[in-house]
Amino acid sequence: MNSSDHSLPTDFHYRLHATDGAARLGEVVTPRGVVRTPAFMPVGTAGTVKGMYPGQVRELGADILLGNTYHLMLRPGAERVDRLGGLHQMMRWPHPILTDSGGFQVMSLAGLRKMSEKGVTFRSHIDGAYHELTPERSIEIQGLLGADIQMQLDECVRLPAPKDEIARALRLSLRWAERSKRAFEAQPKGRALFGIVQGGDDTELRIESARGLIDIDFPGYSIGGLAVGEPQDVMLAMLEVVTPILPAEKPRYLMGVGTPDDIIESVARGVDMFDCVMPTRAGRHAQAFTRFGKINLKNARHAEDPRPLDEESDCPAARDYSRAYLHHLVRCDEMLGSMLLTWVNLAYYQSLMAGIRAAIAEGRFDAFKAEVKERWARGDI
Ligand SMILES: Cc1ccc(CCc2c3nc[nH]c3cc3c(=O)[nH]c(N)nc23)cc1
Repeated sequence: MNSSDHSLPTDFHYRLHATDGAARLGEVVTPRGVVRTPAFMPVGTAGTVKGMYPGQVRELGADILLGNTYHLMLRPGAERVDRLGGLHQMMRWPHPILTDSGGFQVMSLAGLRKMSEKGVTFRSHIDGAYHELTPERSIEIQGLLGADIQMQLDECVRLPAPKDEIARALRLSLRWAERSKRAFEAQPKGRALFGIVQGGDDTELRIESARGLIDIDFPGYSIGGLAVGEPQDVMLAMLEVVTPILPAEKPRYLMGVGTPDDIIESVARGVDMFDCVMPTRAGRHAQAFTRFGKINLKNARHAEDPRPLDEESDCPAARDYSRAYLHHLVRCDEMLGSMLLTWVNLAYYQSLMAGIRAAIAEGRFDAFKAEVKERWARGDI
């Protein structure tokens, strides 16, 4: 998009349209387009939402995709993506893209990791080559990819963890937040850098982390260090500590969350943006998310069931294909099986978000939440 195009604003900002309890209806405005919140952001790890065409993802209602700094820096390489015109151009997704800083993926995927004040060095899980990720290099990579919303480099501690370990990691992450923000100043206007709240499952450490980030000041705040194995009630308790402290006029992004139930409960506690590999990964593992709950199509009970997953769905994959056919495809490990179920799952997640946004707009979020949870509980799928 060239700067003379005045159709879109050049600066990043959040607009709060309505609240219903702690639930918020809003928009994140970026130079590449508007993200309606609460938003679910499909994960496009290696520059693709696996099994989906970008136009298809857009049609489902996704306003923004996630790209993965760790994967893309290893292959095809950030400088190569830049030479190819950036991630939007390369993957034909002209709408907003958010990238993570890569540290989380290093800790979960790379070999021989060494963490220091400077950053993290590691060996690629692809070819064993050595790489270094510092706050400065992570921002440089995200800039080369062309991400509209970028993340600071942080250290996420798996839970449960000792309090002193959680404290050390959050304080390192605050120092990296400063360095990330300084490095980010070199980037074109209109892009946004989010700070990431850490602090594990400890109330006072969560407060320390949130206050430290607010002092540095960011256009948006991610809530990290969750969805790392803790029970849902611990995650929700940490949201109740953190969201009231974060500025109301800026977006909150809960990283890595989650199931439909996680999402609806987190919206109820003031979260605006979500990402999760769940719908795409489950689709490749024969799992279908529907408004009746989850169905595993590998199960023999579907072998001759002529019904579609959901005849009222406006998603062709959920409405026009029999469970028997989907069962057959997954049993034969046919590509179309993964493609159709990924389509079903992303369609469901986006329809859930659209339902949440409409309910907040009409002041009936609590009733909507009860309805949706009751429908899942009833099952009979
Ligand atoms: C492409 C892409 C995939 C995944 C993510 C989020 C990955 C992710 C978490 N996922 C679950 N829990 C998570 C916590 C953190 C965290 O504390 N910090 C960061 N930087 N990322 C997290 C971002 C982008």
